[in-house]
Amino acid sequence: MTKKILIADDDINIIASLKFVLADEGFDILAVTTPEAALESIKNHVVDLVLLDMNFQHDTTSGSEGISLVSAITALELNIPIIVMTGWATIDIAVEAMQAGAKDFIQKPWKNERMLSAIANQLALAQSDKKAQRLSQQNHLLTSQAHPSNREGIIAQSPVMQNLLSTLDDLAQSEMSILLTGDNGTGKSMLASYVHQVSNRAKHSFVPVNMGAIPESLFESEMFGHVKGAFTDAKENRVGRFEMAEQGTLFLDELANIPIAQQAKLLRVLEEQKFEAVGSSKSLQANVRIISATNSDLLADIKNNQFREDLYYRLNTIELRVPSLNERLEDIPALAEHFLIQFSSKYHRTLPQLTDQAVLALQQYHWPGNIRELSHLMERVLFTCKKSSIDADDLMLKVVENNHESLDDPSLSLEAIERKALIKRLAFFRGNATETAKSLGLSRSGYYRRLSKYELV
Ligand SMILES: Nc1ncnc2c1ncn2[C@@H]1O[C@H](COP(=O)(O)OP(=O)(O)OP(=O)(O)O)[C@@H](O)[C@H]1O
Repeated sequence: MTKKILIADDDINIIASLKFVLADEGFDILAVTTPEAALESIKNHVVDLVLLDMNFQHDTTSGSEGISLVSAITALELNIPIIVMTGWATIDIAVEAMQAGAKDFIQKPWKNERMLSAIANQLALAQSDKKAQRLSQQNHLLTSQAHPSNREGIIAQSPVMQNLLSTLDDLAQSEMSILLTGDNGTGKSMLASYVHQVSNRAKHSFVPVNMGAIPESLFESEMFGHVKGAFTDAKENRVGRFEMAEQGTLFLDELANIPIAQQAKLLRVLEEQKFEAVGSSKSLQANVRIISATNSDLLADIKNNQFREDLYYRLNTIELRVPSLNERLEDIPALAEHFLIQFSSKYHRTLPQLTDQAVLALQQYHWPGNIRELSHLMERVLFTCKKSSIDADDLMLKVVENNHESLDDPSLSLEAIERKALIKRLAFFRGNATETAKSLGLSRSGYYRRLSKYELV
């Protein structure tokens, strides 16, 4: 596309000779002779670059008119590169113009070659800035579509989730590496994104990487990028995840799946905060905040030599467990309703109501797939149940020997049995603390002591 250059100079002879050179290079030219007209043109046209004289008529040597105009154009935040020109080229004026927002400086009388190369450089830089900005905005949009950026989209009525969220709010303001543990589908990815979005890094990218999905041979290229020709398939330069997440947050999901040989490479980058793209010797800065997640028992993996202890300690400055759904029964009714609202709006269906029996059935189910499973169930039931209210039978929950009922498993310790009994009773009373404590013959403090002991709050 033809690039439009605005020339602002009070000397019409200069304008004429610039027009002559630039039109020959295929640029579209707009020319004005006053600072006011320059601002007006920028507001009314799509201008790609400004060539600006530093001295307009009244005050011909100080450059102050030019500097005011540079500041005024910069304040519009249109990211239009400005190249300033003056016949009174002093270092002071050049420095002042650059500080006010100009990108380059040319002395009159100019050499055409120098002028054209300055213009070409600034146009190329502006284009890549625009591209980077667009990508960052797209990333931001995708992240915020996939994950809520405030607590509104996060259902957390249970005390255990309320506590977790306020801890995350606090931690978000720090730079600490956070390790989120918990079963599949408990919301680890969503919470990682939430931390990013409420942190000081929110303006930059949140870059998730599923460590289980990267083939071992591509690990370095995927994480650190590669330069063209680094290996047979490297047909062009590639930016890695660390670079994409620069100044933002890198989310290492399924952490336990990093092959042991690659763990050392990751550790080195985290320690030195520097990395090199494959095939390049140039070190790049790694200013990223790391959040990782796993459903694996990393301490057991360390014992089995499948996970490096030093990497584990580097990543878990703080470790938080996201509770399974059957440990936060108070959240189930609100989550079920949240998904019903979401899917009925997505599929343009009338919003059905869950009966009390259906809610009870949901709270008694063991949810091996956690919130993801609940979301899938609500999506399915919207299509299979044609009534305005959803009853327990409509849910078609598979009655399996679940972890609430398998109390006679001979491998269970007394504590494990007590924990499961507590969860089962809580489900029966739909999360009502007073009734649960009373039915178990516990005082309120005894009840809460046990909840805390079994990490149920
Ligand atoms: N508290 C919540 N409120 C609303 N939606 C939630 C909540 N927690 C999780 N979800 C939704 O449940 C689904 C599963 O969550 P997510 O992918 O974050 O889980 P995960 O623990 O990262 O899973 P995995 O371990 O399988 O990667 C997502 O669609 C997420 O938006």
